[in-house]
Amino acid sequence: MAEQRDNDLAGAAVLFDLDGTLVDTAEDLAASMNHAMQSAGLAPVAAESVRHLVGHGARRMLMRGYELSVDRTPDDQELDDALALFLEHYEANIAVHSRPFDGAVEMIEALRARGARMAICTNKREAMARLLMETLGFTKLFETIVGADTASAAKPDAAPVQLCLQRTNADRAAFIGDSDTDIKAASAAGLPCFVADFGYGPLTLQDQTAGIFSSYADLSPLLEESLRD
Ligand SMILES: O=C(O)COP(=O)(O)O
Ligand SMILES: [Mg+2]
Repeated sequence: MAEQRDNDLAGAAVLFDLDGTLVDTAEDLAASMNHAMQSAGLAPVAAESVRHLVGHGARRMLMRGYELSVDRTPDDQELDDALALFLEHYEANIAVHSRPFDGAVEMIEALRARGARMAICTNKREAMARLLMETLGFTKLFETIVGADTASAAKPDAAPVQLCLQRTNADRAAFIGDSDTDIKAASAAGLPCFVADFGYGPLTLQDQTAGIFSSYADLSPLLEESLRD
C-alpha cells in the first residue's frame, strides 16, 4: 500500500516558472539592473517597480527600466551595453537576497518522493537559471532546466514547455507560473496552469487558469488532484 502511494505520481511532471513563482528574485534583479543604469548615469528604479518588469528576459527588463527612468526607449547600443553590465553584476550577485517562496521546496520534495519529475521553464537565460539553482542548492531537485535560449523560442511560445515535457518523459503534467506569459505558454502546450498570486504578473488571464494560489500549502492538494491519473 505504502509502495503504491510512493509511486502514484510516476509519469507525472510539474513544470515551474522561476522568477516570481519558485524563487523571489526581484531584489537581486533590481540591484543588478540599477547597477547597469547607474553606470550609464541614469536614475535607479525602485525594487518594487522592477518586480513588474520581470518575465520577458533581461533585455526587455532593461528596456522597460530605461523607459521608467528616463522616459525614452534606449537604442540598441545602449541596451547591449546595459545588458553586458547587468549580466556581469547579476552573475556575481545572483542569490544575495533570492530565496524560494515558502513551502515550495517542501512541496517539490513530497511530489518527487511519489515519483513525479520536476522541470524549470523560465525566460531567464539557461546559464543564469542554472547558476541560480546551483547557488541555492536546488539543481538535484530538477530533471531539466529550460531557459529562454534553450528551445527554438521563449515563453509564451509552447516550445520550451514541450521541451520540458520531452525531457521529463511525462505522460501528464501541470505548469506553475506567475504571469500571463506562463498561462499562454502552458495553454499553447495543452497543460493546466496554476498561478501564484504573490508573483510578479501581469495577471489578467485568471479565467484561463486551473487555479490561483496564495501559498504552496494551498497549491499542493489542487496540484495532486490534477496529476492523479
Ligand atoms: O524575465 C526573466 O528573466 C525570467 O522570468 P521567468 O522566470 O518568470 O520566466
Ligand atoms: Mg515569472
